[in-house]
Amino acid sequence: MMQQFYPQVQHSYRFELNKDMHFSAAHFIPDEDAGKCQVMHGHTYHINVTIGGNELDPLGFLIDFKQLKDLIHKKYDHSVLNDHPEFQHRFPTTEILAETIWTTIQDVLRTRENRPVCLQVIVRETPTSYVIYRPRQEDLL
Ligand SMILES: Nc1nc2c(c(=O)[nH]1)N=C([C@H](O)[C@H](O)COP(=O)(O)OP(=O)(O)OP(=O)(O)O)CN2
Ligand SMILES: [Zn+2]
Repeated sequence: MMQQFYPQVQHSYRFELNKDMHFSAAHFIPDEDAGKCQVMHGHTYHINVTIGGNELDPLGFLIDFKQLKDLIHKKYDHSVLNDHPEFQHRFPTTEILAETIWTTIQDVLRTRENRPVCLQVIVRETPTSYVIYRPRQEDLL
């Protein structure tokens, strides 16, 4: 289970927040090299997001857990990933989904005065397959 597995990301921020979430979605990889994954099929995706920061907002949050869930779960739950604009030119593989989730969250974090950063996104697609996305240092500037 995702909740039992938390790969650590190295950092020196004072605060680290982790949010687990999951959503059900369908996808397909439209390339003959993708074998059986060319055919639309579904997964319960398990996501873990790690946020770091030195400063809190006036509520004492790095960012509201609920806002993180709303950004990802509301968008993808019970959807076909291939239908989303962000997957029109790149296939919704686990790797690209993880990078896309990072970009979605980091774009919101950049607007916050307390300037938290998204340090890691884990996407588990099946019980035996998952991807970790970590940004380069320069992506966080
Ligand atoms: N590098 C990647 N490889 C594969 C991806 C991917 O996103 N990145 N995706 C798939 C398929 O979408 C598939 O749903 C998942 O594949 P797999 O882990 O092989 O699924 P199984 O349940 O068959 O795994 P077993 O461990 O063999 O039971 C394929 N590859
Ligand atoms: Zn799949």
